[in-house]
Amino acid sequence: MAGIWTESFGLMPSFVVLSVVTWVTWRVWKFTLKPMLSPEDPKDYPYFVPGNASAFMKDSQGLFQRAREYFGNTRVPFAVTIMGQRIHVITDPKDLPTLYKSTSTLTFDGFIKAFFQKEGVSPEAVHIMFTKQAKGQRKNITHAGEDFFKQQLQPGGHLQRLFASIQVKIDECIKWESLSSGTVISTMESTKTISLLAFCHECLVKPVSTAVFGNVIYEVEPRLSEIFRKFDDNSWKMNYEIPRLFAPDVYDAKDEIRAAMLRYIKLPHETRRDAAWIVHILEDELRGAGISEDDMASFFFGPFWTINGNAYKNLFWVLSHTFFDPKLHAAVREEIEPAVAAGLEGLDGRLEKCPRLVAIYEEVLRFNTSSVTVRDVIADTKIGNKILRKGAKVVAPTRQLHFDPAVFGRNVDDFDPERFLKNKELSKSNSFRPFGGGITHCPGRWLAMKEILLCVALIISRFDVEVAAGQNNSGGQTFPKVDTAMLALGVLPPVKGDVNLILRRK
Ligand code: HEM
Repeated sequence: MAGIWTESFGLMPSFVVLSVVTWVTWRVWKFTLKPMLSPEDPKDYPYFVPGNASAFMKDSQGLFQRAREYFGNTRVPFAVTIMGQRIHVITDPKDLPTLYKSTSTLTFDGFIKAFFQKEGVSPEAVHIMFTKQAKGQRKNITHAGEDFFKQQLQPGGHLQRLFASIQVKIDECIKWESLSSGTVISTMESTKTISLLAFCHECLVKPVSTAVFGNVIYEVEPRLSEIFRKFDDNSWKMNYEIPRLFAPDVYDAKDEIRAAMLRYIKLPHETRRDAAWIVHILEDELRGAGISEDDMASFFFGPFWTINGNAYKNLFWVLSHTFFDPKLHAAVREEIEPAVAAGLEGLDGRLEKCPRLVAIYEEVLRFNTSSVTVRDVIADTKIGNKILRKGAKVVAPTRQLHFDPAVFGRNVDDFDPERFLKNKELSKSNSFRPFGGGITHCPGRWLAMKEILLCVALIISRFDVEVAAGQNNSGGQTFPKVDTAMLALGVLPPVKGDVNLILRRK
């Protein structure tokens, strides 16, 4: 026994030396010699085994920023390895047009397939959706589905009809009598103290979901908003593929929404007549291709999440920034007064011409979103003077663009409600990409703006609002911090926090 110990410890120093030599050789080869031999390959951000996983999990944006700065902030494409996967990172706005246009070599299909599977769509149904041609189209059902979303949500298509329905529902929600027990924390004689996050959720999720899926969706599941909130608060766990055992909240909520979708899809068609055009056309295509109702329910979970996941958080930030700044609040109230006085009909068109309000909305999109365009490289693709190699992934994390002082000014780390007001060109800049771009450019961007501006105008014009007292040193509430740690696909939530407001009926 003693002999084994002595022999083992005797071997230890040579084992350690061998490991160190191997590691140093690997590092010198990977991060010094190889880049010199293949200068067209994006350089790798140095990492220790197993490769940036914990840095990415803790703060994905911080990792991209450190890597960008490591390469001298030249914004030349570089690569980070995360959990064994080499990922090319694009941070130069000049490279975005090539990224968006190279559709034959950079594809989004892998991401969608993985997303469908996460939703619970069976592999057979995924196969059909990628191989069967949509009726009267030259595209498969998945790609035709993306076109249907554009037709539904773009101006000139079916957008105005959908928005008209959403507008009536939002109008009903933003009334003194409609404030629900989920939103109201306490009631006094003439005031109500509310949770702003819950209120924003209430103003948008049910109105938009019923306008898209029809009123019956809340009859099959009256708790749909509540379940969705539970899902959305924890959805990062699903994005990071944390197993169900450690994240039952998100998977249980997803299953409940899926079950509601199944009950919905099984209802006779007549009960769902008030659903939007997109739901009918998608259902028609899926049924026509022989997709089962189970798979259809899983599939419809996706659009339900996309139409609801971002807008209420954007509304939360617009209102928080406005109400924490009394001068800004007064200026917005004054600006929107003539538009509101003209009545609900045509209000959205008038609000879109309120420059201060629009500038706040845009600054929230800059400051509070973390969109990432993701593609798989299926053939070598030249971007700038680098070649992205087949088999890798490429991402364009827009927060790396939104905080560029060369474009947005030296105060990029501050929320400046007048930034987009002072410089009208910023919203057209390639460095401002809250909705991504290319084939996946968010088709809901027009609707998002309409519904958010409408909610802001109705809330400000119908209630006197003040921020409730809080517990910071001066007895006020501390402004909520944006949660930048997790990789998100849109608007970031506040770090475990909320804003309490006191509403008074006007
Ligand atoms: C402020 C609110 C919103 C933000 C910041 C936002 C952002 C985004 C982003 C970043 C993407 C992915 C882009 C990419 O991969 O390049 C996306 C996709 C999408 N968004 Fe939005 N979105 C918002 C609101 C909406 C709304 C209200 C709807 C619909 C009613 C919507 C519908 C969609 C759809 C259907 C897609 C998928 C497009 C595709 O993969 O082809 N979005 N959105």
